[in-house]
Amino acid sequence: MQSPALLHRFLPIRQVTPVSFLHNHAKRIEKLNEKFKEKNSKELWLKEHGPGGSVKHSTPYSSKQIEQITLDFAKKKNALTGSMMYDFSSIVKKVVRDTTHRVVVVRGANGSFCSGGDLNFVEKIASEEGAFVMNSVMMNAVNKLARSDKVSIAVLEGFTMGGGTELASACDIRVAKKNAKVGFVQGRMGVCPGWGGGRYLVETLGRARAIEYLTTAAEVTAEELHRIGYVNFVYDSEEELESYLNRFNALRTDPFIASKRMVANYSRESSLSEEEKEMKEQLIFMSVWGQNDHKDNIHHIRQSIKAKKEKK
Ligand SMILES: CC[C@H](C(=O)O)C(=O)SCCNC(=O)CCNC(=O)[C@H](O)C(C)(C)COP(=O)(O)OP(=O)(O)OC[C@H]1O[C@@H](n2cnc3c(N)ncnc32)[C@H](O)[C@@H]1OP(=O)(O)O
Repeated sequence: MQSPALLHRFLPIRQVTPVSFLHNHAKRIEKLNEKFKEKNSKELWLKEHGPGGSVKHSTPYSSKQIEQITLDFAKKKNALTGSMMYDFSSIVKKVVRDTTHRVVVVRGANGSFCSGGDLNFVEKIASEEGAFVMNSVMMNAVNKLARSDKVSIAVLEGFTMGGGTELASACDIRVAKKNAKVGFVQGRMGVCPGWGGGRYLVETLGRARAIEYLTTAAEVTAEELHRIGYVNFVYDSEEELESYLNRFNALRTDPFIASKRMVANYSRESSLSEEEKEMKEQLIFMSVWGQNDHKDNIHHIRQSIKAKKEKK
C-alpha cells in the first residue's frame, strides 16, 4: 500500500490521479476511522495531545443577535492547540443548533486573530494519524459553520497566520483592523492548508490568487485584502466594528435566513447537482414569499411611498 508521501510525489508526474491510489488511500482512512470509531474520540485525542489555551463562547456586543467565538491563547498570539480544537468543535456544534442569534463573530483574544497551529502541538502530532485526526475534526467544524444559517464574521486584527487564515476563509465575511497582517504561510512550515479551509480560500480569492498566495507564502496587509475583496470592511476602533456588526440587525429573521441560504446554495461547497440547487432555490424562495412578513412589508412600503408623495 503506498504511503501518502509516495502518493504526493507521484501525482504531479502523472497529472491524472490513478484510481488505485485513491483506493489505497480510502483503505488507510477506513483503518483510521475504525480506530477512532467511538463518538468524540478524535476530539478527545486532540485534547490529550495538545494542552493549553481555550476557546470561549460569549455575547459581548450590545446587539443580542450577535454571539462570539473567541480563540484565547493570548501569550502565543492565539496559536491553536489540540485542546482549543476540541473546544472549537464543541462550540461550533452548539452555535449551529442555536436559533437565538443570527451572527457569529470569530475573533482572537488580546489584539491578534490566530498565529496558526501551536508549534509544540503540531510537532507532537506530525504523523499520518495526526494529520488525519486534525483534518477530520477541523474540516467538520469549519464546514458546519459555513453551512449553518448563521452569518459568520471573522474579525482579523494583529496576526492571522497559516491555519488562522483557514478559519478566516471559512467564515462568510471577513473584516480587518487597519493593523492586520494575514500570512498564507503554511508552505513555509513544509505543509499546505489542512484545517479544511483551503476550499474556502479558492472560493473567496479565486484560483489564481489562492495559488499565488499559498505558493509564495504571502503576508498581506488589510488594505490589500480589502482591495481584492477578501476583506469586506476595514475598521480602526471597536465602535466602528460594532456599528458594522449592527448592520446585520436590519432584517427580520426569515428574510435574513433565506438570504443566507440562497447564497450558500450556490457556493462551491454545496454537494447538490445543478437541478437540485434550482429546486432548493425554489423551496427557499417559497418559504418566505406570501408569508405574513412579506405581506406586512408590502403594506408598509406602499404606505411610506404614499406618505412621501403627500408630503411633496
Ligand atoms: C495546518 C496548519 C499549519 C500547521 O500548524 O502546520 C499552520 O498553521 S502553519 C503556520 C504556523 N504559524 C506560524 O508559522 C507563525 C509563527 N509565529 C510567528 O511568525 C510570529 O510569532 C508572529 C508573526 C505570529 C508574531 O510575531 P511577534 O514578533 O509579534 O511575536 P512573537 O514572535 O514574539 O510571539 C509571541 C509569542 O507567541 C509564540 N508563538 C507565536 N506563534 C506561535 C505558534 N504558531 N505556536 C506556538 N507559539 C507561537 C512565540 O513563540 C512567542 O512566545 P514566547 O514564549 O514569548 O517566545
